[in-house]
Amino acid sequence: MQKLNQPRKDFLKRLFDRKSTPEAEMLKKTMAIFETVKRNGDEAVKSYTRTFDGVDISHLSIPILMEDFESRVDGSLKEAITWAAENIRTFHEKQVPGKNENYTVEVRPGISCGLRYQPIESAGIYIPGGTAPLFSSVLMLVIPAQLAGCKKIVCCTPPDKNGSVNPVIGYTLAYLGIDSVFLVGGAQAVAAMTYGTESIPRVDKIAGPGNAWVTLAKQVAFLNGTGIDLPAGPSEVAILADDSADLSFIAADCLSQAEHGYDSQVLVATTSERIFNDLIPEITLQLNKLPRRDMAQHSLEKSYLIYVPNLEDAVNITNLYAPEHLIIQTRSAGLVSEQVTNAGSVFVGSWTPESAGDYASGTNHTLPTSGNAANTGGVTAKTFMKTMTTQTITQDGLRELGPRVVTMAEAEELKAHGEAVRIRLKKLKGNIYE
Ligand SMILES: NC(=O)c1ccc[n+]([C@@H]2O[C@H](COP(=O)([O-])OP(=O)(O)OC[C@H]3O[C@@H](n4cnc5c(N)ncnc54)[C@H](O)[C@@H]3O)[C@@H](O)[C@H]2O)c1
Ligand SMILES: N[C@H](CO)Cc1c[nH]c[nH+]1
Ligand SMILES: [Zn+2]
Repeated sequence: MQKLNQPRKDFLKRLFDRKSTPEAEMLKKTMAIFETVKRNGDEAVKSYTRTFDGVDISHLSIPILMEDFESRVDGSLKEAITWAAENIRTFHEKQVPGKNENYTVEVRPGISCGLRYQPIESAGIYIPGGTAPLFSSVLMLVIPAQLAGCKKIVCCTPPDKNGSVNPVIGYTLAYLGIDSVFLVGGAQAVAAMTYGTESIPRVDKIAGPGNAWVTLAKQVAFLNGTGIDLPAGPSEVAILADDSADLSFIAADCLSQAEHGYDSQVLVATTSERIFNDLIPEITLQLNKLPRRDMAQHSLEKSYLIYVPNLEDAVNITNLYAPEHLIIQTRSAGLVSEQVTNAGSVFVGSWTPESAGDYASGTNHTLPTSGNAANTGGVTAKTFMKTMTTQTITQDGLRELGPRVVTMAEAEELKAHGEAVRIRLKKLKGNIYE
């Protein structure tokens, strides 16, 4: 972890600039994967799966039947999944726009404008599974897509070492009533859902978290005409701590995200000299007990521990960083949280670990990374919906609106736009153009 004592704001601005363009080489490889999947369909997908996941897949799709998974998942885990699913449903249900959020307003007599929400017809869901089988992502994506009313939900996840679906991912899919899954991960999964292959359907929008490959691939999918949720890449956590914070809690929270992969990132902004001096030894102590310590260690090497003398500066730092997750371990954490402007999800107070939101509190864990919390939030039920506007104009309405549109169209030097109005005005009695 890099220690910074009262760093200058312009220095931090440069340090935190994580939205840089992707590495040219990675982009080139991702585009090549897209081209090959577009050309060779299933064969390309299977071949990339052999290369990147080290397994041979004969059938890309496998049926999801509860009887195949039920006995393979522990009772306590099933109970936890049900409990978490209920919380996630309760929280996300509120996001589904009610009929009253569809509206029509008569903006002028005879000119009515409306807006209504519609579900995305087909949603593609990516469930990460390269280094850990994230069955919690099934809950975080399928529940909002179902609540939104998507007719078709296509799920992709990398195969496990036996060329099958991880049993807990299978169970969670079955629990939510999903009847099949495609065993494909990485950029090839995203490409397959973008173009469609013999087995894998093309979808309208792709959602779900993933590593840097998946995240870049979703951006390439967008260039190819498929909707995406948001850049939800390698995990990050920022922690705001004053001298009331518990050192061991902070260390554990740092490690909980650092263990996700080699490219996770952690930032701690503190007003406490004790934490500034003692956090790294505490992290080292806890790190050594973790099975994924290599990954966590690697991520921590690219992480920051920053000391500033007052909380206002600490909040400014995390707002500048715009983390995926922000944990506030200070006195009056609720009040401090009101000063936060940029964060995917905020965890308020010492008893609110970030892991709670990863699994079970109810909020979504698919959240913006790489500074994108400055421009978007995470997945909600609305991610799987779109708005559509309508307008209805009466003859009287057109008499009022028409001449103004003609004036504006001519000022933009777009004569045909004006003509489409003028031709109607000519037919209306008492019209100034008659
Ligand atoms: N931001 C969020 O909302 C959020 C939520 C959950 C997880 N995550 C992140 O998801 C990620 C999960 O990563 P993962 O790797 O375990 O699983 P993953 O499913 O995201 O990626 C695995 C796939 O990546 C591809 N891949 C790996 N190395 C490659 C290479 N060199 N070239 C081309 N393709 C390659 C393979 O096809 C593999 O199937 C982590 O980084 C985690 O932090 C983010
Ligand atoms: N922390 C991840 C989001 O960055 C979500 C997750 C799933 N499982 C464990 N954690
Ligand atoms: Zn996590």
